[in-house]
Formats: sequence, structure tokens, C-alpha cells
Amino acid sequence: MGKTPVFVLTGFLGAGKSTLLNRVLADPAFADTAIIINEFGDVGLDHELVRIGKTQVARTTTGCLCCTVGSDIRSTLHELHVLAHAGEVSFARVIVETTGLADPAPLVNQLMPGGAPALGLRDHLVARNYELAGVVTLVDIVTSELSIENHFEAAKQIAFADRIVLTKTDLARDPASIRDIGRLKEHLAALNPAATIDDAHQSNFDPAVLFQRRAYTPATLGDDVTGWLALEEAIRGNDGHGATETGQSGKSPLARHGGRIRTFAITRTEPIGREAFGKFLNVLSMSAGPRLLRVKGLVQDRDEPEQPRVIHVVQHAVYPPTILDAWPSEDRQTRLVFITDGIDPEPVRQLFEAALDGKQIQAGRALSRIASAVADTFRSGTARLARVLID
Ligand SMILES: Nc1nc2c(ncn2[C@@H]2O[C@H](COP(=O)(O)OP(=O)(O)OP(=O)(O)O)[C@@H](O)[C@H]2O)c(=O)[nH]1
Repeated sequence: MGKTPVFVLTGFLGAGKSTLLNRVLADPAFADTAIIINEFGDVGLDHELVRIGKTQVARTTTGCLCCTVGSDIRSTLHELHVLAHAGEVSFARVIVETTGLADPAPLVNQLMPGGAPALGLRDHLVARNYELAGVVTLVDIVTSELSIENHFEAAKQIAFADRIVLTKTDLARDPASIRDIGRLKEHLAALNPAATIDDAHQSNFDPAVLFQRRAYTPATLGDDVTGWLALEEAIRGNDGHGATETGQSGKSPLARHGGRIRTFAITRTEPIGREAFGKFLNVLSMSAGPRLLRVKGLVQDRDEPEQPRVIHVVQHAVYPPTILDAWPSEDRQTRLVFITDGIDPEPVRQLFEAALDGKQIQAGRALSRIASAVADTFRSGTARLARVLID
């Protein structure tokens, strides 16, 4: 028996990883697939939104694979191996969906031969039974330029890919947007000349091809990748976690991502008015701008409480909600997960409550706190830039 191929599916926040994964998992050829979904924060939602078939096996890891100390990916692969050995599950490939903020270097380092050393029997078993067979990076044409500029993770995800897929190309209908796609492709090819670039909405695009076994060789991806992997080794030696804010489970999921990234959830048990909720999302998105990195949620609508609404905001883009036929689990409360760049939970919670309860003055106060957080992050960004220029 050969080694089981492991594919990493990555891409910045909201790039469309779960959407593509659902498409692939619905293909009968992928019935024998194990999926590892990594969620940023304890109140993740992906495990509810990715549709796992009866013959597929899924594991969710919380925290961030690139930040959790030790080797979470190896322990999850080991657990799957033990279950397969006992005949409890069966799979021919593993797909790891990372969080949108994942730095791929530590993950690749743990999975490739000659990467992070095997520390015990478990790691030896993982190395003997699995091989990294590809890194697929999705690039959202709507937000990627901003993401690449503002978040090193987005650029690294592109650099480590052997397959790049452009998503949301269906939204580019006018000639200027189509020209922009051409420019984006040039930019991506400059960042990573070795990867193939596909378009998720081209009629001949077959996502199954992305998860076919192949040799993944970081050395062919250029000096940057080799350098980052070497750096990874150095970081591993001293943990490298300069965490400024402890996240969940006593781990430090925010460590690699800078002190400004916040992740938090808002839950509500009473059903929510559609119009007030729509206003909340739009006003939040307008006031926070690119500092609102991601919102996703399941919402219990007052008029249709049995059909949850799935909502997505990706930076400035607020997507039309999708309506599910039924709740994916027993938990029927509204759950919203936020990832922000420098915006604290409190004013967002205040804005949410004020919008739903129709309290204008409180909403105004919350908005001015959000506006000042946005201005502060811009100011600190400017100060940093000035320091770089003067140094
Ligand atoms: N129009 C359009 N919308 C898309 C496409 N791919 C994803 N979306 C939408 O983009 C939003 C985010 O998609 P997800 O699949 O949840 O993105 P993700 O990368 O899994 O998100 P995170 O796990 O939070 O990083 C959803 O509203 C999707 O319906 C696409 O190709 N075209």
C-alpha cells in the first residue's frame, strides 16, 4: 500500500474554500475522503457548513494549525490512521482545509519529508503512512489584492501553492473587471511562477483534478519558499510565539498573526428581524471597511425560524444569504463569528444589540468606537511606515 496523499486547501479569509470543498465532496469519486477542517476560534461554523457524506470522515481542529504548539496536524492524522487500522474508517486521501489566516509554512514543514523531525512513534507513523501531495490555494478576485498587501499570510499561501484557483470570477462581468483578472494573474505568476492558475468558473474547470496525487516539491517553488521553510525550522527551536492575546483553549491562535487580529463570536437565542440584521451588517461593513476581515454566521430568522440563514461578509463584500432547509445540528441559536483587524468585540456587540433593539443613540456610540478603532489602526500603520522610511 502506498502512502495516503494529504492535500492542503488554503486561501485567505472567505476565498471560497468551504464552497469548493462542498463541490468536491459531492463528487462520488471523493466518497473515500477524510477531511480535516481547521477553525479559527472555538465558535467555528465550518463543521456545520461543510457537507460531509456518509462514507466520508471529518475531524475539526480549533485554534490555528499554524499556531498551535506541537503538531496538531500530525496528531489528527495519527488518530485517523489508528481508526483506519482498526477498520473503523476507510479513506484514500486527506484534505486539510486551513483557516483563512493560516501560514502554510509550519503545516508544510510538518508534512514534508525532511521537514520537522519526528519526535516519537506517532510522528514516525505519520511520516510512514502519509505524504504531502499538493497545496491548493484559492484566490478571491474581489479582495485578494488588498489581502496580499495587508496580510503576509495571503502572500505566503500563494507562494506555497502548486495549484492556484481564482474564485468569484463569475462576479466579473464588465471589461474593466475582466482586465483586472488578467493583471491579477500576472501578479500571482510573479509571486509564484511554478503554480498552475485555474479559474473556478471556466467551463472546463474540474476541481477533482486539484486533489489528484502528485509530487509536491517546495524546492521548485522558489527561494522565498525555501527560505520560509528554513525560518520555520529556526522558529520551531524556540517556539516563536510572541502572542499578545491568548485565544481559546489556552493556546495562542493569534500569535503568528500580529497583535491586531481579533476573533470573537456573538450568539443570540431569540430570533432576529431580517431588516434590522441586514442594516447591522451593512453599517458594520461600511464603518469597519477592510478592518472587518470576515463575518460568518447562522441566523435564526424571526419569520422563518426553521430555515437558518447562512451569512457571509468578506472584507467589504456582503454576500446574499443562503437559506438552509433545516438546522445542521440541535443548536438553533444565532451564531456569528467575527475576525477583525484591530476592532474589539465590545463595540460590535453594542452595535448588534442596538441595531436589533432599534436604539439609535447606542448604535451611534458603538459606531464612533468602531470608527476610532479603524482610525487608530490606520494611524499605527502610518507610524510604522514612517519609522520604516526614516530608518
Ligand atoms: N459569487 C461567488 N461567490 C463565492 C464563490 N466562492 C465562494 N463564494 C461566496 O463567498 C463567501 C465565502 O465563501 P466560503 O466558501 O465560506 O469561504 P472560505 O474560504 O471557506 O471562508 P473562511 O473559512 O472563513 O476563510 C460565501 O458567501 C460563498 O457563497 C464564487 O466563486 N463566486
